[in-house]
Amino acid sequence: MTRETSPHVPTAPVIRSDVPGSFAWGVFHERHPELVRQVLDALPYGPAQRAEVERLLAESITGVLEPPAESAHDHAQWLAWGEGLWGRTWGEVPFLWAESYFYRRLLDAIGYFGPGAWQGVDPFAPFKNAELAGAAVDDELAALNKLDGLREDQRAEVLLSSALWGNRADLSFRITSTGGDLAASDLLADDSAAFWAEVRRASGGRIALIADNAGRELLPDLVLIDHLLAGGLATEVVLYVKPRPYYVSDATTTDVLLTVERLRASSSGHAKAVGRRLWQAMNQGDLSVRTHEFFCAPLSFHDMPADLRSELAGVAMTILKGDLNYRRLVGDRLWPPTTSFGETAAHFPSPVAALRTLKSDVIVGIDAATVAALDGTGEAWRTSGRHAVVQVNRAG
Ligand SMILES: O=P(O)(O)OC[C@H]1O[C@](O)(CO)[C@@H](O)[C@@H]1O
Repeated sequence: MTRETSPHVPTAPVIRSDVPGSFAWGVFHERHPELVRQVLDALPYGPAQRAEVERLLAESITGVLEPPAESAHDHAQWLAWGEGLWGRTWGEVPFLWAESYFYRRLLDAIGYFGPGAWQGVDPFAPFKNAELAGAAVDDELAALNKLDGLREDQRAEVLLSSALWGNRADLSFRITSTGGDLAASDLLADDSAAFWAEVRRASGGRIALIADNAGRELLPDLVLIDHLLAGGLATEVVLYVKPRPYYVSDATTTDVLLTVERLRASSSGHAKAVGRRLWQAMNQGDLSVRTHEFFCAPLSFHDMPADLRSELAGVAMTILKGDLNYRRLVGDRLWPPTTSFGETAAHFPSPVAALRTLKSDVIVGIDAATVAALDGTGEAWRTSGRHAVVQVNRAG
């Protein structure tokens, strides 16, 4: 995959994880040690795998970046992506790059790339599957029956809101978060009306949804997709997922299939009907699940390769889910929060709607009064996961 030259010239400082006390620093120094402990407890890995995982953790905190082994299938690709970075500490390279490489190396350490018996075994499957099988999902499936009694506009509002707040239910995030209840004031930018206007404008066309997490986020994403297809708002939906396990709970094709099956097997009539329709839509090609290596690349969407760029340029609208996709959309930089969302998202090849709860320092498109009020609370509002945005950029 070649790296494209970006037409966009960002100006804000790139986020790095070498500032003690910063959110990014905490991801490497607090979150990852806890994540590694949970991963090693979740499956009976042998001594060699365990030692490799511990070695990675130590390297990422106190060592320097080492490229994948020369024999690795993606050695050349990573050598190119990391040009100029190898041999530097993990903290002094872009946070987005380092975090992505951590997940690549974690898969390597547990034998995911093989050859061997652990090839293709998803280290995060125990967490994702437990969530999907859990009582909270039962409740959410049962609650879908209430949609039947709603007017069309009310149903649309509920489905958008569920897809948005479903992003709070992220497993990686919940490792160190305490969570909380929803409040309208938690929505810092609300382009919901523009979202539906864009859907109507796209009517009859192809809509892309770039997924984030499996389980309790993918579930409402799929229900929203069913709404778009069943209501004739889209003739075709392309659901983009990760090509392999990533950022703990990110959805892969396997997760999509398990979620559709969970819907189909539900005792809730509405959920069952959604599951059946999605299955049929996949049979007919109205819903396709696609992926691309770039979704696990350590780069922002400015550097999207030409084939993916032209694929996304061909859709009427892209719905972009979650925090990481947002970082990749606007650039993982310390933008002044009042920076225009439209300007930072203008490079994206289609009109784009970001549905994101805030779990990292990056944020744009917030008015000055809101920023001042949030700063005044003393709360870590950019990273707590409590707040969210619906932001739309029409140009594409
Ligand atoms: O699942 P989401 O919404 O993309 O959130 C993932 C986020 O979690 C972190 O990996 C750690 O909090 C962030 O760096 C990242 O952006």
